[in-house]
Amino acid sequence: MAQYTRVSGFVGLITLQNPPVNALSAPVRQGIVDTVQRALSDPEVKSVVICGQNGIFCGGADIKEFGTDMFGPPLIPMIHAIEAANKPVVAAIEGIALGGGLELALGCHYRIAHSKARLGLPEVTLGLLPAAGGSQRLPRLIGVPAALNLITTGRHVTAAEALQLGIVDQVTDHNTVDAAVKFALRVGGQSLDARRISTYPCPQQPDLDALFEDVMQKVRQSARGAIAPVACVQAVRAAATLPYTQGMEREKELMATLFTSGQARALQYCFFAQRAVGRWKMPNGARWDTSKPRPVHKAAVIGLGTMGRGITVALAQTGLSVIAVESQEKQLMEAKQAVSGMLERGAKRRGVAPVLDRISYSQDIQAVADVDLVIEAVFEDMALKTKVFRQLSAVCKPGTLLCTNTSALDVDQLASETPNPELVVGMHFFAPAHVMKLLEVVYGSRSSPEAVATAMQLGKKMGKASVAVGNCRGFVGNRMLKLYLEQASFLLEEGATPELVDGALEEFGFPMGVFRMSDLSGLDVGWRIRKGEGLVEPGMASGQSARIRQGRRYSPLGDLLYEQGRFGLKTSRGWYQYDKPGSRVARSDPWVHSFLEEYRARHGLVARNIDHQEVLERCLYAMINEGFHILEDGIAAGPEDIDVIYVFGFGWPRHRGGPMFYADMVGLAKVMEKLEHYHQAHPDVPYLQPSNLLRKLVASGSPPIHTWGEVIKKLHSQL
Ligand SMILES: CCCCCCC/C=C/C(=O)SCCNC(=O)CCNC(=O)[C@H](O)C(C)(C)COP(=O)(O)OP(=O)(O)OC[C@H]1O[C@@H](n2cnc3c(N)ncnc32)[C@H](O)[C@@H]1OP(=O)(O)O
Repeated sequence: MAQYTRVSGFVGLITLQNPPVNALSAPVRQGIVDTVQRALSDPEVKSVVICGQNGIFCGGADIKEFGTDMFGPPLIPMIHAIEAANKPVVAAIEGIALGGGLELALGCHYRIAHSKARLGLPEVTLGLLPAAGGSQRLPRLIGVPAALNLITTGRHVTAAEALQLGIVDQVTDHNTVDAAVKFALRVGGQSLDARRISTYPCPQQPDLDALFEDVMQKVRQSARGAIAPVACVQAVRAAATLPYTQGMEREKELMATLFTSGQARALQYCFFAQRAVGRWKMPNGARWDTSKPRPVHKAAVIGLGTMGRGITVALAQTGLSVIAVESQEKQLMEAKQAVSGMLERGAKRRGVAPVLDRISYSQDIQAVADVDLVIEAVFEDMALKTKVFRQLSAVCKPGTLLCTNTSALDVDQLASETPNPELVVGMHFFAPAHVMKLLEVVYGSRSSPEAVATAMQLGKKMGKASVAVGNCRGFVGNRMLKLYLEQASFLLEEGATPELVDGALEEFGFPMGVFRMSDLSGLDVGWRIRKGEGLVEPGMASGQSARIRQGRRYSPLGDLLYEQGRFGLKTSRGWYQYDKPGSRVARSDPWVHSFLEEYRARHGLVARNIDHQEVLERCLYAMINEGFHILEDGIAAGPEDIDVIYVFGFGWPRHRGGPMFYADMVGLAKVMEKLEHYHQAHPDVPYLQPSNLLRKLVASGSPPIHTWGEVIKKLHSQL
């Protein structure tokens, strides 16, 4: 709703009231329509101020209303009525003015913002465009290039940048509503002819066609198949080339396509999934709202390889004091330099001072005696990690949380090496740890709710999407990834090339296909993991038996490339060739093609034609099926957890919602039928057999994703 009061004698003050972000729900829109009318018809009122309660102007349209039968007054006529008013209307922007919130402000005649406010049109991130006139008013106000930048990226700007761009008229450090009321009193009675943005011509731009062509090309490239950014460019083009009324028609047409699209559904699902994972729960009943995190002021990182360095940077940038420990002197020196470099580059990018003095370095593990939390990031070897955990238990003050950055090892086993297993949790970062936005917080069977709450809170402070998951080999992300990688290798054995597989996955929307990703992370990394699992057999026998390990189909292709010293980018040879070590430009390598042909001949495999659809179905459905096993096992609390992990940690295209959402979109019956088909064709790959949960869901009529929890609960109660 919206509250109306008269202040300072002549100003009608309208306050939006819809916590937590004053979203423009139907009652709020109705409230605005009614109160604006009241202010305009009151002869005592000379001007109007619109603000939001609790220091927040408006978070935009109510996203929860999308996909429902929307009722109440529509936004566009409401904003037009404000712009057409014959009394000045001033927006007092505190906190945020986002999406429809900023569009409402653009309909006002003046905008005054608090210096800490953030403004933006983030609709594109929800698969939409600013369709309450934002795509037509913003370019008219700030020019085409700046509007394109804001609308196609959805980025938020500070009040200072908004002032510089001309979005707001004034910025204040003081009470914004008071400043707006004063301003409103001053402009009461003045002509509004020059204040209605819809009447502005779009600022002239030399070579408009070339500008739009260039922007469209860049947007298409970075969108990776997402349609909203492209529609945003088209809408701004309409603003630049058409009269306002026709531009609004175009905005409406484009929005109509986006509004009901699967991509918009996926992106809005992601928005809520990202927030839902914060409300974590464990199978033993512990949950986010009943578990109190401990304060963490000082942390330590043990082991300064790639991961340890990134974690150190992430912690320091969060404001913590960090003790970084590395026993090897040379490695310590190199790490110190690398960490300082990362901090300096990060600070330069953000325009702040680097926080080098927050970190102290040591070769001696005794240095961590008084920290609140330790993150162990030594080499992925259980014996070594066990030794470190025993040392930490002896050195650290009572109550220190002991976290491991293992990507796959058993958190319970590590916990059992310590006198206080309740203080042990996994904090699985993704490389580079100071950049990647995902953290898997792995609870063991004895981890205390407090320990989990602390790791989750720290993850949030570090700006990570933090997901609490149970303990199993590879947790959620890597457990699913393993099958994806395996299917990709099997496809090579059967006749595909790395280019074909990667092409299909990149066309789907992944930033890079599986083989380019493997070259980037290093073939030696995967080899070491498989070796640890007892899968690698050096040398090369031929025939069927060489491709069976531990009783099921195995592809030794990655091992064979490793044995050739082809580690990927770092050796400039892997699944592709690179001009020099570290170069990112992957070129096809005829050597790999001949190697694959020889390999197939040696194993009596006949290459067949494989198309993009098979690549996607084999790689993605295998992974999705494992996702259903994970839900069945209670390792992830819900499909949102898996989807957030894949979107934030594995490059799953956000506009496709995550693997479990994708399965829901494709249709569970179709996914099951395809899995059955591929399992029949490849009976030596047991994981292609549809999981119990998938079968149960299909048998229950494929209920929508937000109701899977009930089927999972039923399944658990039957066990
Ligand atoms: C044919 C129809 C035509 C319609 C015309 C459409 C034109 C306009 C479109 C829009 O305006 S789309 C919405 C644009 N706005 C946004 O994208 C903002 C989204 N929100 C955020 O970015 C953040 O929530 C925030 C506002 C920056 C606040 O962040 P903070 O970290 O402080 O809190 P959160 O945990 O994110 O949010 C708290 C709580 O509020 C819910 N929420 C936030 N924004 C909205 C919203 N616009 N609508 C509904 N609900 C919203 C959020 O989900 C959280 O609740 P829970 O999920 O935890 O219950």
